[in-house]
Amino acid sequence: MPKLSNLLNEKTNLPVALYSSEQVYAMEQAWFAQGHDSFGLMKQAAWQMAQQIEQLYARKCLHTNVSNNNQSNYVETQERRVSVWVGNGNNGGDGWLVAYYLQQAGWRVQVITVGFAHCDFEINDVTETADVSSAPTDAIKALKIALSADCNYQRFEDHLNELNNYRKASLQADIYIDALFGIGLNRAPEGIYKQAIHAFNQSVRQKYALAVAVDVPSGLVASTGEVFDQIAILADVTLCLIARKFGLHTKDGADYSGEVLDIPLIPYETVSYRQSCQSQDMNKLAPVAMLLTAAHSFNARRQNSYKGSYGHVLVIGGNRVNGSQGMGGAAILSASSAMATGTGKITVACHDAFHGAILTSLPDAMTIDLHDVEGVKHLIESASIIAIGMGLGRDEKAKAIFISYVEAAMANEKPMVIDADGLYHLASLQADNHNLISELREYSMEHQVCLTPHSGEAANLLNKKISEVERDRLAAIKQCAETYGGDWVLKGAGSLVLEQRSGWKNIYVCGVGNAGMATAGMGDVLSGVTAGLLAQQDLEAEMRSLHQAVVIHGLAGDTLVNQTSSCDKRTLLVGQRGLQAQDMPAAVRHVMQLGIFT
Ligand SMILES: NC(=O)C1=CN([C@@H]2O[C@H](COP(=O)(O)OP(=O)(O)OC[C@H]3O[C@@H](n4cnc5c(N)ncnc54)[C@H](OP(=O)(O)O)[C@@H]3O)[C@@H](O)[C@H]2O)[C@@H](O)CC1
Ligand SMILES: Nc1ncnc2c1ncn2[C@@H]1O[C@H](COP(=O)(O)OP(=O)(O)O)[C@@H](O)[C@H]1O
Repeated sequence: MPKLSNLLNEKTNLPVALYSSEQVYAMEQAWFAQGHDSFGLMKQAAWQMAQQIEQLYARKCLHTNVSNNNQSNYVETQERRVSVWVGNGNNGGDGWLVAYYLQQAGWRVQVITVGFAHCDFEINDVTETADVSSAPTDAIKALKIALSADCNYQRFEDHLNELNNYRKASLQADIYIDALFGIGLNRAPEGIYKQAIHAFNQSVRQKYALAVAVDVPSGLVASTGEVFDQIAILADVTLCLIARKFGLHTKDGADYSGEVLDIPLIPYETVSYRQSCQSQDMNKLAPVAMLLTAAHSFNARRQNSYKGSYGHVLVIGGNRVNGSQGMGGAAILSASSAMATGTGKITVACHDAFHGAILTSLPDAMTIDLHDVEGVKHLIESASIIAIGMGLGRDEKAKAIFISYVEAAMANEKPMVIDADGLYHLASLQADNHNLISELREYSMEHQVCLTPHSGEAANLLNKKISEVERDRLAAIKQCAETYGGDWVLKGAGSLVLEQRSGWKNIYVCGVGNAGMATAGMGDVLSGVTAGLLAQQDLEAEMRSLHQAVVIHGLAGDTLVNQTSSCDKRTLLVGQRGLQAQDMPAAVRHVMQLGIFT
């Protein structure tokens, strides 16, 4: 089934507020405390989702017709079939009501239940219940409404031993709706649930159908983006209820959620709603992060300027340690990416074995021997910023020069970007209880220090396992910032950015970038983009921020990958497979010129 991204056009350039599951529960509770009815909210949610599903179906058909070059009015003439998979929480309740509304609208509906006993389907009158303690839950009310309207249902369990029977009994649907688990998922789906998720995904694939998740794809943890054991619904579209969940956009989120469409329901962002809530409730409702899909536009340069107006980046890395591989490429990638952002001057302090290579690939750059300590320190005095660590090496000699250059940068009040082997040395200095760690933390309160680990480097810095960092990336980046001070990127799918010194006070999630960027050297490119932007004093604060650098880097990667859809067959294409870090500086330069910004 082709992705609908081109058709839905739901992306705006504004940052989107992201929330945890706990916050969404708190929003609901505050809403109910104001006298609003919880079942009313569920009905509204289901009604709006049914409307969205009608539109998704129409677009799916339009897409099918366009791609088949067929002018028929497919939407009007075909029977519309939907298979709704429900669990027994409120997410399942939403599913029952969506099934009901779609049936009312003329769809052929089949509900597949998971985790229900036969007796759960006995219908009593749900509308009048005097005894509040035995009142049916919203999910049961929803089930009973659907059954009263004769919605067809099958228990998934009844077909487990006889898959052929299941295939015969199950509807060949155009749309599969996942309402197994929403934000209430609190452990890995096992047994029957694991099998149901697998069967759902298989049915969608076999029938080229559209998979629509209610609120969150089942199996994805809405607050963290974690999927236990890779068992989750692979949705084409997620209809996100009430507020956008953080976990839809980081880690596994993007792979499982597909397009995310909002169904807001509660006016939690309005002043009147906030004023009517208890203040302690509202404090809890500040977004955990903001999703960024666009960069800030750059101001024009002054005509009366020269190279010195745009900063001097000193890249320190690219070492050759005895007995190990050379890493000159890291320094070249970082320097050429800094240059591509428009910085005025670059010097690369690297092992002298790589000076020839640097002059060949980047003749604009100046070079100095990495091990010429006095010479490099002298350059630190005049540079606008240092970017240190890319291919620096991990031996004791590299550690000693790292300490010496970071101390020199602090003595000269220079901003810094610390990446790769620089982060390795920081972790080791933290373990040694070295003074540099506390000095750097204090320094970072008044000066810009950007640290850019991926999960492996963050795990090393926090003395944790990578899996622990990955389980809760938000907690990990906060802990890095608390331990070491400074501004942080936790790289990966949906990179996180935390800028504690700035007035922005936000954690950002980068909503651009792609898996083609999972290749060696991409982090070096990011360090260069960051240093290059920071060096340009003519730019306003947000334009030369760490979050801006991360977005420019992601947009550059997307620009290369998106060539595939728009170019004709004679153009040399770059897609996700084979995308190289060395392709990036040209793409960074391209992105710097575009008018696609907020
Ligand atoms: N309240 C409202 O008005 C509105 C709510 N809305 C909807 O409610 C959804 C949240 O509903 P929810 O809180 O009932 O949680 P939900 O995701 O259905 O699952 C909880 C159930 O699953 C179970 N369970 C968990 N993990 C499991 C596992 N791995 N394997 C097996 N079982 C597992 C868990 O079991 P337990 O932990 O109790 O043993 C419990 O029974 C939300 O996403 C939105 O769709 C909207 O309609 C807007 C209005
Ligand atoms: N799947 C992905 N989606 C988005 N961005 C990615 C993805 N994989 C990698 N990247 C980005 O590419 C860069 C890779 O950096 P890193 O792992 O440090 O590479 P290296 O150390 O080889 O230079 C990071 O900025 C990261 O966020």
